Amino acid sequence: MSAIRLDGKATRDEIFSDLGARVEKLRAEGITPGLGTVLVGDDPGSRSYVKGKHADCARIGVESIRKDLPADASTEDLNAAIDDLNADPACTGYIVQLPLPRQLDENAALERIDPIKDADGLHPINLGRLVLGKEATLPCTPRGVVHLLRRYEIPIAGARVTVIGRGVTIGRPIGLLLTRRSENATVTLCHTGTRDLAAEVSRADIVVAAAGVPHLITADMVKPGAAVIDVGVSRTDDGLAGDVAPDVWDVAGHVSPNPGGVGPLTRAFLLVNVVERAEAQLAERTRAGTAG
Ligand SMILES: Nc1nc2c(c(=O)[nH]1)N[C@@H](CN(C=O)c1ccc(C(=O)N[C@@H](CCC(=O)O)C(=O)O)cc1)CN2
Repeated sequence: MSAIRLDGKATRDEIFSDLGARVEKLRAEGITPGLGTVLVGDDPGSRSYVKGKHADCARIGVESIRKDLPADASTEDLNAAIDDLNADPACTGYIVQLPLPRQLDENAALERIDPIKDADGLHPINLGRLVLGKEATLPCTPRGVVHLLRRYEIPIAGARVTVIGRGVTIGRPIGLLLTRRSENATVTLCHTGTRDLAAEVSRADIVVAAAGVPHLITADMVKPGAAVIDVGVSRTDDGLAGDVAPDVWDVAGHVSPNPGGVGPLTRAFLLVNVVERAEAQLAERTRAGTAG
């Protein structure tokens, strides 16, 4: 058996064709969405992701604002970049690219972002609103995973989902999305303290692997027919390696490859978030105009 490939690039292209039209509409109303990025240091992965995000902006007509800081940037340097973007009217949404170098406090940086401009959905207010079931900007990778499952009509309601990894960008928030009433999945979150990872994975209808350990998930762990979403990525001497071993394709029903799966959707949903923020601005302006 060979699994059905969940094509992140084709799905991203569908999202972008709709988004381009929404950007045109906003521009016609005098609002140009603008994405800001703060990148600290020379990590090759982070550099390539940020470059890709700005290439996406050019593709759909979103303005780009870059703040690139050296690897030895201080907290004051980072705070100044964040404060600039908070104050810049051309920036309707922005992100601080993670991970940050060790001398910088990621949580403090995320908390300093104006929650209205938080394009990543990682500000404590937005994560808190998600916990409370209120409308919020949603984290990009979890949003991409849910979209990919829906796009390929993989049943989510009632499904047993095993997530591997407890990071702030994927592992923790994805459980919050998948356990909303609108998704209704049952989620188990595994991490380095999990006693029997194979047993947890083998129970799952959907596996979301976000550990960053090359080929951690192997065919013998996976329930036949399960959907396996490979989110973790490692840069090895042989190139990029996902968390999912190649033999999983022989057992699973669906697999999202890595690269070419969730990564392009992470970028797509970043721009969806930026456009949604700009649309909210327009709605607010219209409301204020009508009220006045
Ligand atoms: N502030 C944030 N930092 C990080 C996030 C995030 O959502 N917000 N997620 C990851 C990295 N990431 C986004 O920034 C990201 C990861 C992967 C891709 C992607 O398009 N991958 C391609 C392969 C690209 C390559 O060849 O290097 C793919 O999977 O096909 C985009 C963005 C950590 N940091």
